[in-house]
Amino acid sequence: MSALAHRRFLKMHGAGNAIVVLDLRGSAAKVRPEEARAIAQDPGSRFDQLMVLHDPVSPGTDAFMRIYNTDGSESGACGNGTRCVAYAMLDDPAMARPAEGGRLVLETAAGRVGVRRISERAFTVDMGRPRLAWDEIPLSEPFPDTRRIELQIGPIDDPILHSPAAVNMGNPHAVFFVDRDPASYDLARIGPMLENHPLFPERANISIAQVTDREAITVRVWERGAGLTLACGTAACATVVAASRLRMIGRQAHVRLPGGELFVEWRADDHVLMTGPVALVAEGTLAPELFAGAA
Ligand SMILES: N[C@@H](CCC[C@H](N)C(=O)O)C(=O)O
Repeated sequence: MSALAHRRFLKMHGAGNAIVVLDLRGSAAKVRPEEARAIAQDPGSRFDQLMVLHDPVSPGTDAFMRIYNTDGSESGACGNGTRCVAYAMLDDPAMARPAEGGRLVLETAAGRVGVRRISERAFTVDMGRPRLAWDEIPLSEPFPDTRRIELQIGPIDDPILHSPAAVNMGNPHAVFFVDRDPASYDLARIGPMLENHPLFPERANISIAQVTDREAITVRVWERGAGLTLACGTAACATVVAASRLRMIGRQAHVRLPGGELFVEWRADDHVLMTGPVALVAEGTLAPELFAGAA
């Protein structure tokens, strides 16, 4: 039987991004890709990202997080999921520990993120520094300037989308700035082509963004490994960094996504702070039958 059978989980969302939080602290259990896919496919535990808590690895951190997409792949960062994890670690009767207080330091394969509660159901996450060099994103060929890289889709003389900015926020992002509503693009069709473009050796999260004024951006996201989602925190951060580098905005903006709004600030010390809501939807238990085909 899978070590995940009968485990309790929280079903949550962060600005519409569907998140499942699973606490494996205190055990050696790990989620295998096929188990993550099985959890994603069940309507009761469907997610965009599965946030799995493990015992802390580095001194000064409260937990180690592994982040799974619906296709079973892993990511180094998930902004919306991190807020949900903070809620679970601070408020959930079974997951919260008395010593945790109002701030947390969480670690992923991509580094540390600090989380601070700002109200009952809202948190600010310090997502760390963006990485902007072509080989840090990573891209498969050198681009001295990642503010606009050479990439387009559609007819060569009339491309549908072209010249995205590339940013790594613990995971790779390409952001296409456009002049009309991002909802008018068929991102469900375009997204998979761009996510898997040979320019992105680790694939990429794809955003279409319209700067509507100096402090507001409307964004739609095709997520690597998860497809169309209602919100993506790291995409919001990548978009603000990219728009700021292109002098379209200052260093902060409200990012409007189909599922809700996030506020992102790229501070002078290079750290990107993302603030947004969390919502608890339900709690559940992973049925052993879920994993019958995932052996
Ligand atoms: N929804 C997340 C980002 C999820 C990870 C992404 N799909 C990847 O593979 O990098 C967020 O809120 O940041």
